[in-house]
Amino acid sequence: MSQQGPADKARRATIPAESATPWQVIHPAPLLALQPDFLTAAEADSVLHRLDQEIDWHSPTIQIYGRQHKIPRAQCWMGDDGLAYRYSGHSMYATPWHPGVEALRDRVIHALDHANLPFSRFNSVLLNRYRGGEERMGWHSDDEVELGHAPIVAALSLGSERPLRFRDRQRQAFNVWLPHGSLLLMGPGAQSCWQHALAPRKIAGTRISLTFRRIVSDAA
Ligand SMILES: O=C(O)CCC(=O)C(=O)O
Ligand SMILES: [Fe+2]
Repeated sequence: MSQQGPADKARRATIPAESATPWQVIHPAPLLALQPDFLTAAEADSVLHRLDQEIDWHSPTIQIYGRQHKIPRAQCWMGDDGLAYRYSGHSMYATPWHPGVEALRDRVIHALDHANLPFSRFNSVLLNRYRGGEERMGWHSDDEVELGHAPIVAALSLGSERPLRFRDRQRQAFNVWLPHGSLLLMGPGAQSCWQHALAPRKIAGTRISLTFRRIVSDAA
């Protein structure tokens, strides 16, 4: 069962209350905000199908406490020419932008800019694909040095609705459910305030997420 914390209740609020913005504030500072209908259902269906088919998905092996493990999902790191990024001890070189993903990136930047929300000139994205509820991502913060101080991360979700779980330093946790076609903004300070994880769940179906970031210094 999802744990309902104060942030779950707050997710009904809008920013700002008087305007017709489609954004819901989950937490005001650091800002966590969700646009549940960023893509229409038809758009989200088509993008899900296209990315599932066309992306060069990989499940690399990583070393955890000296043992080799295949990551329990598939991923693809995409971005501007020549960008490199360290992730779980691996140097990853960005593959060139898929035109559909590039168009989504521009829409994400525009939507954040338009709503006066914090945004970056995102120059990279990590695509994650979870084939069923046992595929997952463990606790982490997106706080690699390459992302600079107080990075902004925007996460587009497609497919099976699953909760992203957040926890603070006191281990207080809450879930943010991410509907098909939704966009979650993790604003400045969110990565140092919380860790997040996509826990295994008895939820069938494929889910793809695109987490847009800006690399400010190259790890190459
Ligand atoms: O799949 C998700 O929604 C989370 C992905 C994530 O945390 C990441 O790419 O860093
Ligand atoms: Fe993350």
